Amino acid sequence: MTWVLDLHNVSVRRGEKNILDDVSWQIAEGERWVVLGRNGAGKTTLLQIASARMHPTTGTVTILGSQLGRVDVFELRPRIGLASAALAERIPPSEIVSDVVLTAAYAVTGRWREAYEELDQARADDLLAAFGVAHLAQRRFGTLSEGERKRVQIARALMTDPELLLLDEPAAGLDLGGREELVGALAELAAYPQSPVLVLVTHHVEEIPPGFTHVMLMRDGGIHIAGPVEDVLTDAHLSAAFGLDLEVTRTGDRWSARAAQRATRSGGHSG
Ligand SMILES: Nc1ncnc2c1ncn2[C@@H]1O[C@H](COP(=O)(O)OP(=O)(O)OP(=O)(O)O)[C@@H](O)[C@H]1O
Repeated sequence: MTWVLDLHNVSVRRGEKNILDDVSWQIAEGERWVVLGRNGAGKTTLLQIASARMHPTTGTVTILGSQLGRVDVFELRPRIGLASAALAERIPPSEIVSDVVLTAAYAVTGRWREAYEELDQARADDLLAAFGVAHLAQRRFGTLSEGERKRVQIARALMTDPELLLLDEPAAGLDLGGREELVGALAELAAYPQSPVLVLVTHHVEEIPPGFTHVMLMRDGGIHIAGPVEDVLTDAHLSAAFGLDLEVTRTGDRWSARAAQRATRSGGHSG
C-alpha cells in the first residue's frame, strides 16, 4: 500500500529530551485525521515533520512517496499545504488579502514582481469565495479579524492544490460563532472526495469537524492511541491522554468533553 504519510520509529531529540518519541504512523488516501493532546505533547513538532519542515533525529519519514533526506524538500513542500500560527506571523500585515493567497503559488510571502498567471488569480479568488472571505480580497491582512485571518490562511494553504493539508489549531482564538463557521467549512472540505488528505491539530474535541475519520491522541511525545474516531474517543483513552478524568459525549456528528462528574453522596436526607 502507498501511504500519503508514513512515519517509521520517528524521534526528535532536543537537549536531553525526545520531544517526539518513537512515533510510527501511517495515513492512507482519503483519510481525515485529528491530532489531539495536551500542551507540549508534541503535536506541532509532528506537523513540522509531516510538512517536511523538520528532519527527525532518528527514524524514517516518507511523505507522498518521497523519503525525507532523499528528496529536494523545496520540490516536496508545494505538495503539502500548511496553516499554522508560526506561518501566519510571517505574513506582512500590509499585504493585500488576495496576494496572501496568490503568493502561495510561489511559496513566498510578500508579493514582489512575480508573474502571476490569470489562472492563479482565478484560483485565489475561488478559494477566498469558498471560505466566505471573497469580500475581503482587497483588504490588508493586518486589518482582518482573527477568524477572517484563519480562513484566509486555509485558502492560502490550498492554493497549490496540495495532496496533503495540515492545519495546526485553525480554531484557536476564534469566538463561538467563528469556531462553528470554521468547523462547518472544514466539514465541507472533508466531504469532497477530491480534497487533500487532511490533518487537523487541536486541543478540543468540540472542534472535530463532521466527516473526519481518524484520531490520534498524543501524550509525552508519543502516540497514546490512534485509529478510527469512534474507537479512540472514549472516556478512558481521552482521560489517559489528558491526565484527568474526562467524560466524552457524542451528539449527532459532534463531540464534546468535560471533567467527569464525581459520584455525589446519595441516600442522605438534607436537614
Ligand atoms: N527547540 C526546542 N528545544 C527544546 N524543547 C523544545 C523545542 N521545540 C519544542 N520543544 C519542546 O517539545 C515539546 C513539544 O512541543 P510542541 O510544540 O510540539 O507541543 P504541542 O503539542 O504542539 O504543544 P501546544 O499544544 O502547547 O502547542 C514541548 O515540551 C516543547 O517545550
